[in-house]
Amino acid sequence: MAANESNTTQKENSKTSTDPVRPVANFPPPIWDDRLLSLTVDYLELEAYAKAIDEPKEELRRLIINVNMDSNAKLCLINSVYRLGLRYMFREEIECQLDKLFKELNMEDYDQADLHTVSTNFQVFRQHGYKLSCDVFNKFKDHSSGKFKEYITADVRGMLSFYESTQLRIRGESILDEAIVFTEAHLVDVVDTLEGNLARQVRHALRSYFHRGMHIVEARLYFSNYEKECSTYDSLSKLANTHVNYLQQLHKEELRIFTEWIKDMDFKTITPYARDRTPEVYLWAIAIFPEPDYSQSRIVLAKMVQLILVLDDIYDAYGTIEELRLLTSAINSWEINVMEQLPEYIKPLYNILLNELTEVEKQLSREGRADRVYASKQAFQELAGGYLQEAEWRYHRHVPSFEEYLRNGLITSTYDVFIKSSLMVMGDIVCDKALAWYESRTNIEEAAKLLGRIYNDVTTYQFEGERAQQVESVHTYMKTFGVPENVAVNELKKMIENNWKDINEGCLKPTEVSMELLAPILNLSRMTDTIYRYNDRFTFPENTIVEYVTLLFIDSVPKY
Ligand SMILES: CC(C)=CCC/C(C)=C/CC/C(C)=C/COP(=O)(O)OP(=O)(O)O
Repeated sequence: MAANESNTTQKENSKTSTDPVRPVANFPPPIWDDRLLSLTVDYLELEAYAKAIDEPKEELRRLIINVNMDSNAKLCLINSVYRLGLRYMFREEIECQLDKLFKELNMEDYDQADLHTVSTNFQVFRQHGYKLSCDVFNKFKDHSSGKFKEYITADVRGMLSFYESTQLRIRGESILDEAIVFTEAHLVDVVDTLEGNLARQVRHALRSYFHRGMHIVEARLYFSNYEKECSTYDSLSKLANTHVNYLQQLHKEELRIFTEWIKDMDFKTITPYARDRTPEVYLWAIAIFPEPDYSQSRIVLAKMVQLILVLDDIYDAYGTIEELRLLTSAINSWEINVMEQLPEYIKPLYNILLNELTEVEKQLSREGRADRVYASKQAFQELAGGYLQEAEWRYHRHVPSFEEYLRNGLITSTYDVFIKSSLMVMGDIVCDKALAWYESRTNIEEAAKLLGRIYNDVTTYQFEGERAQQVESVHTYMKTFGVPENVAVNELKKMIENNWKDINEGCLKPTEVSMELLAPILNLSRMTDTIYRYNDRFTFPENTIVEYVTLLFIDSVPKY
């Protein structure tokens, strides 16, 4: 979000005639502050949880590969494993089971199946990249009237699963476009008449789509809202419970380390103009890599997000155009000795940027992968260039065309820094082929970047108002297509839906890289949806994000 007024204002003030008057951003103060430093982690408990995972994990593995299990029961089990965030433990087994089930699939099998079964099957296959046709839902439609059959509305559980299935749709699946309107209206109608877990499930689904949600939060809520599904198998509930407790301890420890780094770097003093959002920044890292193995990666990624954040607040708000030109040229040269040319207040920040990437480089060179840092540096350089371009447009009072704005918006979405920094710390699975694929401007990557840019703008343009000087999606769209604001906003919202459809399509087999390598793109898009669906929950974290931080780091879960 841009700050109060143009970053280019050079007015006289009371001190000297040349001191720039800097805009006051008025960002809301941080919510957590030093409370996070006092988070305590019980290391013995952490170790005990890690050990306690083994036994139920092996039991569950045997269940997943059990040849005697009915196929619908198997798909329900895989659905729960996925929704609980446990898939990473059984990647190969699940892939092998789904491959077999998908090959053996006969569309007639669905003739007798109810809405909940069909929807669960659809979700499980699609979530794992198998393109089960949306025609499986045709039988729930009366083709003479073109409407969905009335009897399905009596099945709330089925309607809920159908609603969640629609989130996996791709372009051209009109039955699912219609289903979202139909199921949502119905669920809204009945939600207040429901009780118990079903009421909680529907209420939550109406607020946050599972597929577009932050996976670890969704997993935690699935664990509490879907008790019946989680307790079908003893090993599943035991593993889920232990895993939730284990992750909580682990993430708490990482957040403590990250908070200490923020304090050691003294961001409060060196970047007083920037948003102070420590746990909120950390949530982005957990969203991208929720699995325990990525513990160190999350800390590095969170540092990169913090650097993006302060750069954004300099370019959008605090820096003058001359300072921004100097900063961009320094970032482009990536040399510590150009620091002298920078304004005093930017020097410590520039130092941190270079140092942190040098640190990662040293660490990765021990593993023979130092070259992975290059792509991340380059992404920071491009981001600085993209931010400067926006600042120049504002300085020259120039509103670019929508196309021109979006071309630059692919860069200022910040996704490239997120993705390249994620790849940098994902270890051996990031082979040269994967890096080349990421460099090849794929549809899914472009859709995700557009999703980020447009979602952020549609949600924040009213706060930005005057300050952004119409250099955002809504006003550039209005200017280019000569339409009023409400039309522009509606069209942009349609583009967001289409971006989601393209992201879903990009996750369907055959994919050129594994699902694990696609995860940063999908998870980044999910976090964007979580943050920007209703308002800018990052800048104004007082409701939902406070709940998320409390749920993930503070609320305890009774031990199994
Ligand atoms: C799609 C998108 C921008 C995602 C942001 C991801 C993220 C949390 C990055 C770090 C902080 C940041 C730059 C937030 C956006 O600020 P802003 O609302 O001021 O962004 P803007 O200046 O680009 O409009």
